[in-house]
Amino acid sequence: MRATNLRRVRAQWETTLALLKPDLLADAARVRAVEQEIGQQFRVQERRQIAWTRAQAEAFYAEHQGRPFFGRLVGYMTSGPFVALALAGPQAVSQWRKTMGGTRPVQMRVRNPASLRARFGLTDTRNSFHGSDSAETARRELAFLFGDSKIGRNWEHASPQAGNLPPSSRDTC
Ligand SMILES: Nc1ncnc2c1ncn2[C@@H]1O[C@H](COP(=O)(O)OP(=O)(O)OP(=O)(O)O)[C@@H](O)[C@H]1O
Repeated sequence: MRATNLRRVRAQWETTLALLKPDLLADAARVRAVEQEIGQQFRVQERRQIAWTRAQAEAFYAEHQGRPFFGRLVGYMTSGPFVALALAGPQAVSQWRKTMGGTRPVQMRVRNPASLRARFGLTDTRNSFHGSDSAETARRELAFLFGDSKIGRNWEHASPQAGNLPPSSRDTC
């Protein structure tokens, strides 16, 4: 690769947060298959299996508070363990969103059948995956989930909003 192209690729290199949600974690073979696919597309910088308290799930999804599905979402995300991954690669934020597909699995089965949500998702709530929606959101969410690791502290320092997260959420994730 020529030096200018290499510089361009490096400039677009990002890290994003992916969650493999509790419905997927219930099936170890599916988790293995999904992680193998992910490994072909991204560099996995961090991996952690987590079980949230209600307060942690509510803090992570605070932007959805008051929406009709909020209670269902929090119940789902506290129903069992999930896996958090820090995925790195060129334009990782948008690439992971593309790989995962849109929110609604049934709609994705028609519009984007190759997407992960089309193949593994169950319902609009139990849609098996999460992906940060922007580079700024990724920094905040990575700090939330990995703030106690070396790499997580770097994201935390890069994010002006990370300091607003409740300390308990970071300590016990
Ligand atoms: N209309 C809905 N009905 C039920 N659950 C929903 C609905 N919209 C969103 N959710 C749940 O809330 C999560 C967060 O909603 P958001 O709108 O941020 O979706 P997303 O950007 O597709 O997914 P995510 O943020 O998890 O990557 C969704 O992934 C899904 O689990």
